[in-house]
Amino acid sequence: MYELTVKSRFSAAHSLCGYPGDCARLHGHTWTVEVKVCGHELDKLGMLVDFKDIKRQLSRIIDQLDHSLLNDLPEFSTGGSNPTAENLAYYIYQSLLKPVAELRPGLKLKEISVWESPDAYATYRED
Ligand SMILES: Nc1nc2c(c(=O)[nH]1)N=C([C@H](O)[C@H](O)COP(=O)(O)OP(=O)(O)OP(=O)(O)O)CN2
Ligand SMILES: [Zn+2]
Repeated sequence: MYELTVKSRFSAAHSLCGYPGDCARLHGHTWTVEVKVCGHELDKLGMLVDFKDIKRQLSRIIDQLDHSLLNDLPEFSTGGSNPTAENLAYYIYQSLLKPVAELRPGLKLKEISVWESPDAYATYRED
């Protein structure tokens, strides 16, 4: 089994509704997103998948988040959930599941991790 990891960053603001502390107030982070994909077969170039292809798919999602107020995204404004690192990891996972699988047969999205700071991150993966 091979595993590839790609990271990217974006800047965005959020507030955590109902949080018992200062995170309930509007504030911002430079978020880091890490994508892990896995599969068994390499192509004739010796790649599981080109890093560039994963980066391109991740950029499609991140470009919509960059310099935004995350609470305004439909996923959070209409869904009523907070834009936590956990919920963002879930959102990005669901957004990338099909595009990653379509890059090549046998390629799977393994997990998404989202850092709010260098010291704290959340990961979403399917059981
Ligand atoms: N499980 C989670 N806990 C917290 C989240 C989250 O998304 N999931 N988010 C926050 C706030 O967004 C907060 O801004 C981040 O807190 P923290 O990582 O502690 O960052 P700080 O810059 O506030 O660091 P300090 O060392 O506490 O000053 C809170 N919890
Ligand atoms: Zn925060």
